[in-house]
Amino acid sequence: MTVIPQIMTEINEVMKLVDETQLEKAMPYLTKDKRIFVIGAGRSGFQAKGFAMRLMHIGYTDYVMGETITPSIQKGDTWVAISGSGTTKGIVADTEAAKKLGLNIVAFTSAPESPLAQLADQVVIVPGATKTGAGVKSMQLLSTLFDQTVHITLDALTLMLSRRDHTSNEDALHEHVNVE
Ligand SMILES: O=C([C@H](O)CO)[C@H](O)[C@H](O)COP(=O)(O)O
Repeated sequence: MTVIPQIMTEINEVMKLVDETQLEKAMPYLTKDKRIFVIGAGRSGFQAKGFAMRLMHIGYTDYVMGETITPSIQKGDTWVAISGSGTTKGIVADTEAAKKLGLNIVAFTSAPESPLAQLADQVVIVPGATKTGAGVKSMQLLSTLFDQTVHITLDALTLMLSRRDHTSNEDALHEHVNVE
């Protein structure tokens, strides 16, 4: 039995529900004069790292929380938290700390009523199935559908930012690691 067509159907179903105006409202928090800190646990952390890499490619100053060279966060910085469930303890606790320190919070989650969503200055709802049962139902394991669709959503946001900033593919390639 094939599975890929059904996976593609699931991804399409979720992506139709992602509201691009939420991405537009997140864009003012993502500018070259701000420092951006991204955070996520497990596979959500992988999506956060992928987004952080693209931000670097399009000329932003950004850091991944938990990396050894990540500096202290300061008032006015932007905090991007990714959590399908919106309830992962470490992510919620660190986001609370960031908010107390005066950072602007952008959250990507499947769960609009979650603690993480409530902390956000701008939330982007990506309603893929999660390990806690939030979002569009899926035949795939755990939060796979959220992981897939938040990845596409973050790539869409990167494209929107690059167009706003007039950053070309050549500009991005210039920033990409040149020894690999
Ligand atoms: O790694 C994960 C797990 O495999 C479920 O698919 C999750 O991304 C991790 O547990 C973090 O969960 P969320 O904060 O709910 O995204």
